[in-house]
Amino acid sequence: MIVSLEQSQQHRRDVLRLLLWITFIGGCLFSAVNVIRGLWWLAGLEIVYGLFSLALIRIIRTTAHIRVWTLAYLIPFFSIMMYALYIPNTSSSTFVWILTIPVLSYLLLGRKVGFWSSLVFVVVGIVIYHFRFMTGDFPLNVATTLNITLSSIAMMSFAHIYERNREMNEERLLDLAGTDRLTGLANRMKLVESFARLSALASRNQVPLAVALVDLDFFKRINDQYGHGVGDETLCHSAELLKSGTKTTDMLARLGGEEFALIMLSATGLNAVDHLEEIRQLFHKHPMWVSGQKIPITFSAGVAELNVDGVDLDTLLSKADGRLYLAKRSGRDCVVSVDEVYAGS
Ligand SMILES: Nc1nc2c(ncn2[C@@H]2O[C@H](COP(=O)(O)OP(=O)(O)OP(=O)(O)O)[C@@H](O)[C@H]2O)c(=O)[nH]1
Repeated sequence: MIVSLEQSQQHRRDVLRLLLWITFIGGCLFSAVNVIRGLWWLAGLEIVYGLFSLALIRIIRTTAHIRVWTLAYLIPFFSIMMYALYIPNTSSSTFVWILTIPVLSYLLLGRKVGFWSSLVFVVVGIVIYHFRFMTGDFPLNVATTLNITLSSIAMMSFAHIYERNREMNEERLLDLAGTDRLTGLANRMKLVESFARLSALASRNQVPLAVALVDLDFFKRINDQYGHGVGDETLCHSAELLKSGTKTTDMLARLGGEEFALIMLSATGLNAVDHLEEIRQLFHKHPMWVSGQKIPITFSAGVAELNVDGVDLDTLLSKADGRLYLAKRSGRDCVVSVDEVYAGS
């Protein structure tokens, strides 16, 4: 089964879902308290926002636009905090909520948007707080200002560092998950991701796209005769040759064993055959050398074309595999497209 490498936004959905429940429950509770205190506008805002959060819990489960909905939730959420801090009769302890802004912004919006969202709302929160509550005499008022400013900067910095490290680790893990450890080429999962991107690009620009399966010939013999270590070296050597014959717009991956796949953008099946022929010649020119002994390496390949042989990767690989089998049966060291054999010398 082919598994996609696409990184999910699952952790953001989880944080947002929890936050929405807290907002719904908190909205109902605060609204009741503020009705008793006669703060009708704030009570109304809180209950409407609580109900909005309840509706969002259903939406975020399935939406593909999680970031848009997150912004639609967070901006009013932070604005209500500012309003609660601004209006008379609310407690100075409301400021505690301002400290949640950096954490929520970074967790839900990522580093860049999180930074700007934190900066804007925290600064506005501190300014409002300053005018409403910092009425003590000097130097007490300065100490209070320092307290809330430094605690806000600390929260923002921690959130920033956490999110930066999380993003870097995520990138590193995705990179590792998409890389074949022996050859350093992309692996099957990365191939799936790239196919989705390249086939969409091909459709948008109305250009052809070809997929090739390349399989080294008699590789087992190399393993048996020279050992697994030389087998591994042969795989790396072949990967380098394939890479050097591949355009930057193409995508080369090792599927496993001695099998490689190549996605060629702007190539028909016939273009792909020509291209693979060039690579095949490259293999002839550059055999492996082990302790002064020459080990010739050849490959067989099968080619399939997008929209001619199929529209999804599974179908194209299966078509290419059928043709690869034909190439093997036709004596190896050749390329097959459209069920015809292009034999080499
Ligand atoms: N050294 C090494 N060998 C591997 C690796 N993965 C798979 N193999 C070996 O690759 C060999 C593949 O053998 P076969 O499937 O018979 O293929 P072949 O000998 O190339 O024969 P044809 O494909 O029919 O030309 C097996 O001996 C596997 O053990 C690897 O990562 N390193």
